[in-house]
Amino acid sequence: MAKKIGVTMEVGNDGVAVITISNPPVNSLASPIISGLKEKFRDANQRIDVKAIVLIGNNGRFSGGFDINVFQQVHKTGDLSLMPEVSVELVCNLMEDSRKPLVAAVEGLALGGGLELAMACHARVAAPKAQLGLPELTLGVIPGFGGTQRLPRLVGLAKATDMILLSKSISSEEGQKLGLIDALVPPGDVLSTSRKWALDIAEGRKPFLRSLHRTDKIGSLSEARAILKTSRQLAKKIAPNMPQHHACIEVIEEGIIHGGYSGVLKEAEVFKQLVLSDTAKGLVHVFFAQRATSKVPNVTDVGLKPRPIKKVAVIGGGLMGSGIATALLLSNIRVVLKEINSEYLMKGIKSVEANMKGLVSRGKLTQDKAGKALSLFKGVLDYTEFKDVDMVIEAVIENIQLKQNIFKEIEKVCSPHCILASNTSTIDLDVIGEKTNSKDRIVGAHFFSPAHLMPLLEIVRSKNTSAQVILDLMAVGKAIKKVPVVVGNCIGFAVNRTFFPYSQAAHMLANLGVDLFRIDSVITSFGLPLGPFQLGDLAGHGIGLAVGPIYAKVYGDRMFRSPMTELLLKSGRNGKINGKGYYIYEKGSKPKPDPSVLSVVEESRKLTNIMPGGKPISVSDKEIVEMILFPVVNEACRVLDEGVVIRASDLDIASVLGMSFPSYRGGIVFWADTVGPKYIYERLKRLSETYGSFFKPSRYLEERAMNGMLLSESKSSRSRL
Ligand SMILES: CCC[C@H](O)CC(=O)SCCNC(=O)CCNC(=O)[C@H](O)C(C)(C)COP(=O)([O-])OP(=O)([O-])OC[C@H]1O[C@@H](n2cnc3c(N)ncnc32)[C@H](O)[C@@H]1OP(=O)([O-])[O-]
Repeated sequence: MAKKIGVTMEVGNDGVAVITISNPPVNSLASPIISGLKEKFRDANQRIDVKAIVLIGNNGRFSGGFDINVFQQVHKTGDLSLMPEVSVELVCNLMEDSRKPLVAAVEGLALGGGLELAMACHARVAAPKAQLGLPELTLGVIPGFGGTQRLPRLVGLAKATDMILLSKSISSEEGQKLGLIDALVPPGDVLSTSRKWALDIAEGRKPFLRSLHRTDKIGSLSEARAILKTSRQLAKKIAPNMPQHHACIEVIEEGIIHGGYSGVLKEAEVFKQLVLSDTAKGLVHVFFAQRATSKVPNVTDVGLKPRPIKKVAVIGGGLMGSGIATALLLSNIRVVLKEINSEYLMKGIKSVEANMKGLVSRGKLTQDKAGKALSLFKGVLDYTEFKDVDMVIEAVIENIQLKQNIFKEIEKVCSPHCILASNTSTIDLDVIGEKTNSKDRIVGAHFFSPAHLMPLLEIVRSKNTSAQVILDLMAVGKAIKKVPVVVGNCIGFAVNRTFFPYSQAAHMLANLGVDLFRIDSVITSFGLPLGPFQLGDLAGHGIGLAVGPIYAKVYGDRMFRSPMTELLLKSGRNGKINGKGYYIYEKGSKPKPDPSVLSVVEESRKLTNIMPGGKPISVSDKEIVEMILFPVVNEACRVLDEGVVIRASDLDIASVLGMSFPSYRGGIVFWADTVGPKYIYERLKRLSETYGSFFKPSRYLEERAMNGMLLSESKSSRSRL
């Protein structure tokens, strides 16, 4: 059925014109909606039978804001004229300065431009639990329909800057306390109360308040300056590489000093500059890329429905198993945790409890909810409870034989519909399921540590996994608030495989004589939260040593073999786990670079003997970034070439959510396309001539560079999906 898009107006016998926005699913403010709103407001202002106006969104949602597709069109074309003139013509002139009172009837959500329209009304009536916020900064822009000016005037400067800079939405209940919402009424009464409120204003029983003209919540200039100073410090901390936070504070300040209207004009000017920034391009790409992951050909488009998953068994209560159990429990899924003996079981149970406690102490969970979640939890030592579970997630150590035996056993004890998932990060799923007759039910559920906090879930399908099983796991992933990305079966799957050259490149650089702490600092300045050596410390060097040979078996032609990890372990440094790695870890203080580790590095340099003429190489920061991240791009090319991901943007999301690649750079492939495949190819080619096959450009990269194509452009690949 075609979507009904448009704006309607109905004038009741009471003289109230109800203007309704319809653009499913979120009533985004697309061009036809904006022009429809202009037309209806003009009409309502002119008609003598209209005394007052109510603005509402169809189907229980006020509006999700300006149509983000338009940003994407602007990015593709560079044509700013695609952005309609809204902020002055519609919002100030036709709405806020209208002589007829205007009330917003808010249900469901009012986000971005949606909330901005509501704030231009003369009052707001809302249903409970409506979501209100200005999330524009997450898209690399600032609010552009006057939100930077009206929100501070309605909720106060400190709260407004907090909401805008952190893109934090609030509920209508909180909105009422703050003065953003004038009345909170049951959903069925929102429209009738809004009509009445609008008439009350028209007839002088309620005040006619224009948000932009208000000053009562702004405070004195010196108070405002103090708040903005704190905001600038916050912006520096949370968004050091992004322009929109600082720009937004400037725009707010303009309104404080020169008045709201001046602020609105500056807002429009700054918006236009930001919308074309690389940051906005990257973040808008990430917005759509994330949503695209839920579209999986032959899975989500063939009329299947996800089956309910109410009870899950997790095998193994270590770091991963307890994290996975925590994530499931928090979404009200019953969990049975199985271990091999009571000592390990108690450890697993304690870890789950500690995870809950951690969330409570950080204010992310109430004690009551933690208690409820734990009431759904049971530890077991045998398979009795497995007969009625809907899914098993195996999370034991990476040992092929052990996993094969477990899958053989669970196939016998679980019902024939039960999903059999493995949290392996490296082992081939086909090998894991080799000894079973249930290959269609076997799937990879690769969580990232800590599993109850990290947002990515890689769903690995083998050539036998059924579409129904993939769909079920996608639904579980969403239910436990993860972003599921469906990938194909290969060593390391999409994320770990793409990023295995990350630490190897760092080791090569260190062996070439570059200071390892400088490498970490350059990479964190680029935007990754942890440099390669910090990441190694966090994961534990024992793990690095264990998975190395698995990768070497299949990707050995392009690996740099560094003795550094082994030497590090020999010197008693396993990373954060034992308080000592490249850095020193002490409770309550930040990790400190450990100068004594340099003797380990020296020993490694002697053994590899790769410094040209025995002297350290000299490299710029830019060269460090390229030598570390271009090999990652190169491996991403192979992942794309082999069809391990459905689309390039899936790898972008996986890199952002699994490796914390900076979202404002759009993900690994998007970033590489921004840098240019030809440039990357040429740099890698030159590096491979100097330093060997580790840097050798892949066939896919070479083809794209030669043909002037982007890495993300689709091709008919040999898909594994
Ligand atoms: C000059 C301009 C000034 C102005 O200040 C700028 C803005 O307002 S910037 C905007 C500020 N606003 C925001 O940043 C809000 C962004 N949106 C959200 O945060 C969530 O989508 C929302 C909470 C609304 C619903 O969550 P949920 O229920 O989990 O649902 P879902 O997330 O799966 O989305 C369902 C479908 O709706 C689509 N779509 C959604 N919003 C928009 C949009 N604005 N536009 C276009 N499309 C949008 C989305 O792509 C998806 O499409 P598909 O084809 O089905 O994949």
